[in-house]
Amino acid sequence: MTVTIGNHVVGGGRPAYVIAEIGLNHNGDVELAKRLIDVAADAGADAVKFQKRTPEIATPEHMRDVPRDTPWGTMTYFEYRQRVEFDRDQYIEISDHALLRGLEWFASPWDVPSVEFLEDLGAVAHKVASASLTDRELLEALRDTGKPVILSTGMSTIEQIDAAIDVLGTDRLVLMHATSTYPMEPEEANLRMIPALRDRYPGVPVGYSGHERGLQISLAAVALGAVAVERHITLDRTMWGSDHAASLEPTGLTHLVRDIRVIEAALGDGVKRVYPGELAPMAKLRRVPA
Ligand SMILES: C=C(OP(=O)(O)O)C(=O)O
Repeated sequence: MTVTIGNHVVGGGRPAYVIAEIGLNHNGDVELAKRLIDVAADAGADAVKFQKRTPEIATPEHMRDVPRDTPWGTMTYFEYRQRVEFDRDQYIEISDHALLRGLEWFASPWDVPSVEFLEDLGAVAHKVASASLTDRELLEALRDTGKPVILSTGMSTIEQIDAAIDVLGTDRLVLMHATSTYPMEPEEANLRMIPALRDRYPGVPVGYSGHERGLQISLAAVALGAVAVERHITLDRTMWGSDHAASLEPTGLTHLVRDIRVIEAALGDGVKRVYPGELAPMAKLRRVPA
């Protein structure tokens, strides 16, 4: 089964859909967001992704008043959450820039008003962050949009994934294997979950959302058939903010896309053939002709 996101068909043996997750790595700065969109476009990614919250709803109660040192001074966690959200005009500016650079854009809404906000802006799809997989109200709102939904499965049991899929249905669904540690260690990657999810939910395209350092694990995910790869991106891993350290810098993203395409070319079709380039070595090396 395939899922169409904007101009891309995901699954069905198509090239892996590469999502550059800007998330909150724009640190609330539209110009920084636009530079990250440029990085994604220059690297050959297919889409950029953001995170959209209504801080009044999405900030857990016990976290609200926790003080946080930020580049803008010490503030509460709630104030920080407000500081890094883009408003409608800012979203129009960044989504226009993404479209101008030939990229699809969407976001993970973390609450129901954020779904409405993104729908109003014409997002081509929606993502469910692993943390939201058990939020039935959010899942129902996303299902009701009729848009493709990309569901991340980190920090979740298989029963919780079953329950989320019961709500979302399997039409227009892309599942993402994920482990929600930052940065993720190789021992926690459990990439064999990619074929395991494919077996459990026949016909549902399965991709990979990664938070590891480096490229190897994402590339192995593609070799195991991941139909989409999502990685956080940043201009500089040492920047202030919780996700920068587990993100790819511009060169890393460029190499990721380059290497994914090499692996896809190398995977072939599983039909045994003798390549024309093998004929000369055969003539030279094979002692017993057929
Ligand atoms: C946190 C997110 O996703 P994941 O669980 O795939 O890391 C997100 O999309 O906002």
